[in-house]
Amino acid sequence: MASIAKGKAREGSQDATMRQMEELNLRLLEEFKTEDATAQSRGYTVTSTLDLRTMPEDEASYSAAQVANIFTTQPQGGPHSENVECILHSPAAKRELIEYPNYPQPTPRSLTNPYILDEDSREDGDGESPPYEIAEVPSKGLGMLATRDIPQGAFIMSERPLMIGPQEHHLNAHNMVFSASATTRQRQRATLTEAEKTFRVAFARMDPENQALYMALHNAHRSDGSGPLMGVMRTNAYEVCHLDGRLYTGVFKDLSRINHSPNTTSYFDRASLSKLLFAARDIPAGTEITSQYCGLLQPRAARVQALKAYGFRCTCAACTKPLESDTNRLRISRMKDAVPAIVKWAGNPALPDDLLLRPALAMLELIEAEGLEGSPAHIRALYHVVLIMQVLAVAKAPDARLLVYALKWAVLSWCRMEVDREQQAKFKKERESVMAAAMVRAGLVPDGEGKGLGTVQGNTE
Ligand SMILES: C[S@@+](CC[C@H](N)C(=O)[O-])C[C@H]1O[C@@H](n2cnc3c(N)ncnc32)[C@H](O)[C@@H]1O
Repeated sequence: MASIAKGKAREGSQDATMRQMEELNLRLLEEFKTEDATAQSRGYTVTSTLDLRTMPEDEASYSAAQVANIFTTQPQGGPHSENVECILHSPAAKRELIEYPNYPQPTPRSLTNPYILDEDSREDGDGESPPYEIAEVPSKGLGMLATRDIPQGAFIMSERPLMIGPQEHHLNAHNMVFSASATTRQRQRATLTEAEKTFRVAFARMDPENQALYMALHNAHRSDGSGPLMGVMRTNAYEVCHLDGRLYTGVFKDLSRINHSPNTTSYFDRASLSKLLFAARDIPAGTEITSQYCGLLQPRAARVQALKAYGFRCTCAACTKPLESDTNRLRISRMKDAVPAIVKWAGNPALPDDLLLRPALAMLELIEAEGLEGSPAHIRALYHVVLIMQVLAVAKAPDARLLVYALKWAVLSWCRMEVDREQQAKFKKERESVMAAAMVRAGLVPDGEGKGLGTVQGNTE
């Protein structure tokens, strides 16, 4: 009896929520109609009203009606403050989101990197307070500061977005017809203004506490036609995942306070719908925790262009000494997958022992000197060094540095383990072929396999 009563109460509260949503939608539709009537004074006409249906009950009629967006709060149930308001572009996107294996998992509160050997500094998993605070940072506004020493590879925090939506240029805006005289600038501004309506629908559905957190975020787009909600999205969104072929981005309460210039690495965990942040290098207590807003291997001019959207000029070492840094980063961006060369070299004892090690170490040092620890290039360079040293350990004598590099590689790869599952399987196969070739170099198996392996370039770039 009790469970039937509970079930009825739940249905009753779901009905009430649906009624509330419908009332909200009607109110928004009235507001939009009034605004649409004035669009002509801004150089365009709105030809259809935003569709505000929220649930794909009948998917066939959705595609037939060319529904612009689906609004949904995820995961269903759980504390409101942990809900993510989602703007999805198709029923298939919603299905992909909620049918992900093991979805929805709770947001991880602590994770222990098993490869960090120093017990004292493995306090990433103590479950007490997070190792950071949000505080003022000179000339950057708010930022994230380490409240205790965070070792390389340690988990810092994870967080669900307040809101996610298709990347800006993937947003289905209203159907708009521009007057012939409308300028490109007018068109751009109008498109941004119209896109705000989509955000207003999603925002109206949010928990009031989350609404306040969203509105408190920095907005660097106050005068380009973006409405306040779109402006916050454009200033603070991180890429989160792909759904039904489109890239989605999300805005976060704390992660969106992180300033640019990276000492972290992160990934979005689909099962818990949260982004996980890890230290890419040791971060001493009191220093800033940072992340990258743009591709760091591109030259400074391209980075400056990308950062314009955030309204600041980066003053990091690479941006202030671009000549040297641009050359270094170009070299790093050209680094090849050296595994085939390592296999050939290992299987051919006639080739010098130091043929690949020196250039591989030089590449690793260059990446670290550029401050790109934790990047895919860094992990790959570490991997090359470890493989080469492992071959030498089998064929000649172990190098004392092998353990250091192998641990560093394991510590940093672990931070990406969940996203790089396929990569892990590939690594396993590659290690097996490198070790088989190392046996040839060590003279433990006949040399035949070393022949015909082709020439090996004396570098790993
Ligand atoms: C995502 S928000 C980061 C948090 C922001 N500082 C705040 O107060 O909420 C992006 C904004 O932070 C500032 N910012 C981020 N990185 C910066 C940096 N390296 N130097 C100066 N300002 C930066 C810029 O104003 C930028 O538009």
